[in-house]
Amino acid sequence: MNYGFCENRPFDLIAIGRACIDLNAVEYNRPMEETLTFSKYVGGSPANIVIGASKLGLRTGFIGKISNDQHGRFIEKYMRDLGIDTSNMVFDTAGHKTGLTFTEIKSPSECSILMYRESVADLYLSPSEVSEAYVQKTKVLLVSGTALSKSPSREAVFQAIQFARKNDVKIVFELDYRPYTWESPTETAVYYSLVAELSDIVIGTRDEYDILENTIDGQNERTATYLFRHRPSIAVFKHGVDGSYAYTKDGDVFRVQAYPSKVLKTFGAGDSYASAFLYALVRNEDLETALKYASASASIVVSRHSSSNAMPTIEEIQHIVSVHA
Ligand SMILES: Nc1ncnc2c1ncn2[C@@H]1O[C@H](COP(=O)(O)OP(=O)(O)OP(=O)(O)O)[C@@H](O)[C@H]1O
Ligand SMILES: O=C(O)C[C@@H](O)[C@H](O)C(=O)CO
Repeated sequence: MNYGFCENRPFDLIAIGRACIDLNAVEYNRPMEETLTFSKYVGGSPANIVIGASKLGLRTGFIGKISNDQHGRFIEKYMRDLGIDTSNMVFDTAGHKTGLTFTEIKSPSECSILMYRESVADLYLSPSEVSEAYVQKTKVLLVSGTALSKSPSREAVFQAIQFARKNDVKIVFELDYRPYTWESPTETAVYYSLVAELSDIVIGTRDEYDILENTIDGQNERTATYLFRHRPSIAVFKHGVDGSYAYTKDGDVFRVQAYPSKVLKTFGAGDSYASAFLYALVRNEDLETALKYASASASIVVSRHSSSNAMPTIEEIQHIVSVHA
């Protein structure tokens, strides 16, 4: 399958957005009020996605702003040690801090997150810190929706999108909706629809597409019809444990079920899904295979403690796909 990625680029995937810290409850199956111990991991949806993609063998890079302190240095080193290019991750010079996400695991199906994102460094990335020379080195630019929630990060993302469009870089928009730091759902819908219309591929949960469309009862079919009037050629709709769908501008629809898993917690599913989906696309696998890789990857991460460290290898993914073929 040929998705039109430019060959001869030094990177397969560069993401723009947040690289943060996850603090995952070590004592789980209880409310966070009763949790005393948390394990530290690199987190932030776009960081998790490049970590997953890098583990699968893609050549990756990251554009973002991190705090100039122990947390920022921990994040940068962790990502660099995995082979992710961190040359365009800038350290904040104004004292802004790293975003923190505490996770609560009450039961395998009752999980939630609590984000501390007041004045976080990632939202202070400015357009002048996005380099055209860097963006043009990749096949795919992954844009995280949360990076649109505040200026100047919002303008930095639009700058990256403009550079991507100018240099034939495919834009993948991961809706990644987190209510924290957005002013209102109407504001989110304005920016989500603007960016979706400029992207080549859009990935989100049904709920996130409802945010994009500012509706409460959206239908995949109708959303896909709207998107295909604009730039996107593929729209992916995730429905949690009920599986996922990919619609194409050519009129095809693919559905893949979630793979059975010994679930520990549900967060991290979406990020591992996106990393394996993009891996398959960059390797020119067909869309059905991409959905299978994505679902298999998510089924592995929901059985493990973290979102980033837990990302699987390609052998682990292919094993699950072949066992359920
Ligand atoms: N309980 C589960 N068991 C196995 N696979 C799952 C489970 N939950 C989700 N998945 C897989 O992960 C994919 C993405 O999950 P989901 O639709 O919940 O996305 P998300 O909301 O972006 O995830 P996250 O909770 O990480 O934000 C699903 O399409 C499915 O393949
Ligand atoms: O995206 C975030 O900022 C938090 C994630 O790192 C966290 O692991 C999660 O919620 C994944 O879905």
